[in-house]
Amino acid sequence: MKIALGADHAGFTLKNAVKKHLDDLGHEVLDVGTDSPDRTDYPIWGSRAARLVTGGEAELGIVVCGSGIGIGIAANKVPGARCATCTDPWSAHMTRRHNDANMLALGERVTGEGLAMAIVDAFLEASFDGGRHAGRVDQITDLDEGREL
Ligand SMILES: O=C(CO)[C@H](O)[C@H](O)COP(=O)(O)O
Repeated sequence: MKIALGADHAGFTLKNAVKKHLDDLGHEVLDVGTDSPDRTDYPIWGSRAARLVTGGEAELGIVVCGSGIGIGIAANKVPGARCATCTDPWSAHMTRRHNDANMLALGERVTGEGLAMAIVDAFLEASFDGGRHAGRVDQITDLDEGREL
């Protein structure tokens, strides 16, 4: 699978660990940066990773900042991105099944490396249930495209 990866300085170390984990699993990683621990701004990296996902170059995206919140908010500003900030594997599993999330956000200052990999695995191994959830995801698309519900 092609997976977009992005992080700010506060997510740089965990991003590299996620990258190695994905490489080891045989995925193709499209790393948009940042490429150093120098202080930078998370909206740049969240939006760049999201654009790869919404443009179809990547199937899924994973983004990391200090809390996982800011970069997730930024990713979600790109229409078509459905990015879930997760701190546990169950949420990561359910956001694929019910929300058809196409991006995962992690917080390096929140989540240790071992747990982060379990969250990544739960996200990658689950898939969208469809059914009653499909219309709800369509409604999110309506919102993205400026339609009122
Ligand atoms: O978590 C984040 C956004 O939600 C950022 O990584 C965090 O705000 C960066 O902070 P600092 O510039 O103090 O390292």
